[in-house]
Amino acid sequence: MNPVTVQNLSYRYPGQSAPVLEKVSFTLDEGEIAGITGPSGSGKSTLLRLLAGLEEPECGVIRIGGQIVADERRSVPPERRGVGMVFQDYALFPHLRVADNIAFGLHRRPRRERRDRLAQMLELTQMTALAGRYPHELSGGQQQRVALARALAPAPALLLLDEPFSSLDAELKGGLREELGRLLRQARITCLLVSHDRSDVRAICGRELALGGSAGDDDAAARRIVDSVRVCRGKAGDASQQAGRIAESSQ
Ligand SMILES: Nc1ncnc2c1ncn2[C@@H]1O[C@H](COP(=O)(O)OP(=O)(O)OP(=O)(O)O)[C@@H](O)[C@H]1O
Repeated sequence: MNPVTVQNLSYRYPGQSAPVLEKVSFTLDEGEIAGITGPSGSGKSTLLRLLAGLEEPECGVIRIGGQIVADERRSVPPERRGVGMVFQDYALFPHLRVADNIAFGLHRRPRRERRDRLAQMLELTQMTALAGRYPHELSGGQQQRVALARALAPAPALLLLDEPFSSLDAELKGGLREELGRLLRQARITCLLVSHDRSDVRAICGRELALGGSAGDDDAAARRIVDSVRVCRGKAGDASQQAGRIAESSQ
């Protein structure tokens, strides 16, 4: 079973004549880490927002963890989708210590489970020694790890990362990229990462989903679709099996 299936997904912002996304289709395998690339305005963040449940599709079907979370009749609210999201600026709670930031999504779990899961996440992200600090007492890379731990703590079926390196300088980004890739593979999590920088995708992801079209283009609606897949990591021989078109154009 594919943990994530997107079929013929279209979306248009209220009051806009052209859709941002049209007939986007793809699936993710269990534990797969895929990267969404595309020019500015091609709809990368919008696609993540639709998967997270922050926007409702105009048409199409989204399945996460075997459950239909959005189609023409229903839209499951974000907190019931089993999706974790890390935003560009990490969006940590400034008044909460590292441990409380990470445990935030676990408040409904029994106390013991909450404590064990928190310890696991602190260890995975190597933040145990800094568990009592506040976000402003951390470096950019440490904040990124806390954001990741917080998103992973409830064991989401899908993790969404929106430009996770955008606020980091080039030197820090190099090391963190490797570290993030290692953490994601270690946690065996299905993940979709958005980046405008294809070298991020090459460093971390097994597959690239390229969104076409550009802002202000009259014909954009017909081209703003996921139009290619390319293997950029993984074992030799994978490429020919996985490469190919994953969505047909709307013509
Ligand atoms: N709330 C909104 N209302 C109307 N249009 C919007 C809204 N948010 C985004 N858009 C438009 O939708 C299109 C896609 O935006 P989106 O942020 O998904 O693109 P993106 O590929 O993530 O861009 P970037 O790489 O610049 O972050 C853009 O043309 C943008 O102007």
